[in-house]
Amino acid sequence: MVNCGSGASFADTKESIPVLDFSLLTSTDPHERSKAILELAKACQDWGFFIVTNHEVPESMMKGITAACREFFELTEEEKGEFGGKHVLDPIRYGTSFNASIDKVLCWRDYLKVFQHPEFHSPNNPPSFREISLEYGKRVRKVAKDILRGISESLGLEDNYIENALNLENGFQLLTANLYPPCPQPELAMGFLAHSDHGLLTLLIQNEISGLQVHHNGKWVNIDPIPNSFLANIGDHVEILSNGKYQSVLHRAVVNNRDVRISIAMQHAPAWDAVVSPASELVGEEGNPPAFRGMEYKEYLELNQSNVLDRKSCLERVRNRVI
Ligand SMILES: O=C(O)CCC(=O)C(=O)O
Ligand SMILES: [Fe+2]
Repeated sequence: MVNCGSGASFADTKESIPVLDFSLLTSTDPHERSKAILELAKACQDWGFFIVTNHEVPESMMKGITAACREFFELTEEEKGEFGGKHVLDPIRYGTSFNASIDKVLCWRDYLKVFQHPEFHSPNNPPSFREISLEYGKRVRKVAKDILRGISESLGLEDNYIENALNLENGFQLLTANLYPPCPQPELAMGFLAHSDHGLLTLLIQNEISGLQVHHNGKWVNIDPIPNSFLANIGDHVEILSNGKYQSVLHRAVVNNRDVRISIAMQHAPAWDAVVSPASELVGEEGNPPAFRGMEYKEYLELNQSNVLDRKSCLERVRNRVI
């Protein structure tokens, strides 16, 4: 790994990120559910990020996948090198930084990306990885599906709008494990440059070490890990589908000189062949034209993964210009 020398400032502000009680969102009591949906709408509009509690994924499973990812990173470079493929759509990919062949600055990060759905893939080593990631992937997908139903409803659409329009039965689920080793000069390096996520909804877990920062009201806010919860954020495809009502949010990871940090992001996205454009119900004749042009999700994914990571530049490519 190479010091990326980003020279970024570590601005800080103490504001509390919204918390979504998943058990209320999935409650059979209509009053509780509609209250949770209102809170979800507010979280999507104000922050684009929220913490999810009471989500039913066992803590042992969250610890298990974290340990399995850590074991993967502890393999020899030769063992991991098997997955050092160059193509951005290789189903298992290990590497450094974001896209080391074109990155202008390299980040203090190693990653493992594994396609989980609709086709499941897993490295064979460590041996426990396959079983743990298969089960974890399924459980997290269910949480994501319920949150996306809530998001559909919060936009005034049918609750199954997103899953039907974007064919989530064949939806893409991508596990990204990020490893940030201690960095001798953390003030000169960045773990993960500011970016938005390309999919619909990311559910992230992390070990007990802080490092994630979310851009909120013009400032970087530190988000400390809360055990046994997910950190959720909406991605570019919710911004496209909602015609900009909900916006994907910039986030980044900073590094420290003491502890290894691990985060595991599970992105949930449309089926590769789904063409995503603003929901016609959310586009008006006057004053609210479609803000984005339609694009096949796979094309967007390729664009996103094969270019330099640069804030929300990928989304800008599909934005309709106001003439
Ligand atoms: O390490 C983190 O907390 C951020 C990871 C992230 O943003 C990603 O994998 O997309
Ligand atoms: Fe991200």
